[in-house]
Amino acid sequence: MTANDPALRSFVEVAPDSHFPIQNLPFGVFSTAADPARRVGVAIGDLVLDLAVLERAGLLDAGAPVFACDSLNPFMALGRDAWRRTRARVSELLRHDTATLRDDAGLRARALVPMAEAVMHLPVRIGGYTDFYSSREHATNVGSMFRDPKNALLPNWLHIPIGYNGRASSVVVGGTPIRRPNGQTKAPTAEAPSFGPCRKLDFELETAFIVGRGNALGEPIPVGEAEAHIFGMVLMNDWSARDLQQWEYVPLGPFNAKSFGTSISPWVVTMEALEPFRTAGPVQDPQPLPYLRQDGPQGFDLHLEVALKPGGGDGGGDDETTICRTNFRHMYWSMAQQLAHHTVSGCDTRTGDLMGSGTISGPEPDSFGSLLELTWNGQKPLTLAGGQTRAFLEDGDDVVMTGWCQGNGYRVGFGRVSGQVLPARG
Ligand SMILES: O=C(O)/C=C/C(=O)CC(=O)CC(=O)O
Ligand SMILES: [Ca+2]
Ligand SMILES: [Mg+2]
Repeated sequence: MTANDPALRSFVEVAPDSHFPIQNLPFGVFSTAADPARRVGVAIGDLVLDLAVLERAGLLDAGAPVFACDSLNPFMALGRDAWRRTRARVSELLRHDTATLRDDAGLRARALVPMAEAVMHLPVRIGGYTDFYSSREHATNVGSMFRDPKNALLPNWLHIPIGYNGRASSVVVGGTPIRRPNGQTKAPTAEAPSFGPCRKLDFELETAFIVGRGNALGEPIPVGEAEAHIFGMVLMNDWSARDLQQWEYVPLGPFNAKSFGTSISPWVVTMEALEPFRTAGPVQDPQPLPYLRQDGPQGFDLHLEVALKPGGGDGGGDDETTICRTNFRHMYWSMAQQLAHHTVSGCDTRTGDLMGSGTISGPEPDSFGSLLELTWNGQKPLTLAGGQTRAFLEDGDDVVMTGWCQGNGYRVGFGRVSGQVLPARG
């Protein structure tokens, strides 16, 4: 039996709609009130398995001591064989028919922590953050609104996985509030720019992959080898200030409009756990240049949702309204192509680098991954369950993203990434 076998069962009770069955085993960094030291854990059902405890007990050996650690970086740096061996061993220890942990009440009490008691931290030390732009639907929508509806897709888009170097310092773990930025804006009709709080605050639904092992400066990663460098994926909200963005980003790209906060989910789902959900992506026509060419299915059937929970400011209730349902399989450029393109110049990448997919929009109007698109730049406000309307985000609003791959009777999921909007500094 492999660690992905749908028939595998754990002695830990796992509900069918849980994101964390034994087929998933995502990695994260947590602490508890009783033990504030940060360490590596794996999610299983409603529990967190403390890998530092297992390592100390001699039950888990990744090749070096890497789990009593405040980030996944030392573990990721060991490479794909170590990731796979560790996941297989954790799977074995959690199986319903393995007695080691199941029948040792003392060890279970030390190694299994209720998720409700775990404080989740940023799982990786992020040295570099790159954001791609790989949804054809998203690029077409924004091009139609901000540029020319007749030539919405720019001429380079079908040839290059377009991206920009983002800001790593402001990446935060889900649950961290996000403060509305102040900045410069200029309405097309205004004579001069003005300074003040962003009035078009938006989210961007993205996933991101994490580089497990990088490449040396000057040594590009060939597209066929790229997946061996990728440790896993997270959900990501690339918060965006649309009014700041429109004024500042010509010609060098986003700067303050996207650097004030980026939220990622605390659990990193391994590429190995996602493998059963591999599926064909869109046909690439024209054929990409040889350094980007790949065979076989390159997409993943990953269902994604965004919910908005309005704040108290406008007298609304606190119901969540799902405002977007989409799927990662719509993405035009694959993660391997993104990484091959990123390094083809000789640029190096490092353990812990974060690579955003770009906003994930699908073909249907309710599958767009940003308010900019869902409300068509504020022209068509959304009505929420409590009756409130939204063109862009208001102070107090909570944006919640979730996503999962549906197996036969189980889900391989990412949990949630949320963030509440705080008022701008006065
Ligand atoms: O097309 C534009 O002018 C702007 C696009 C974005 O703001 C999106 C961006 O950050 C990349 C992405 O998320 O796809
Ligand atoms: Ca983005
Ligand atoms: Mg951002």
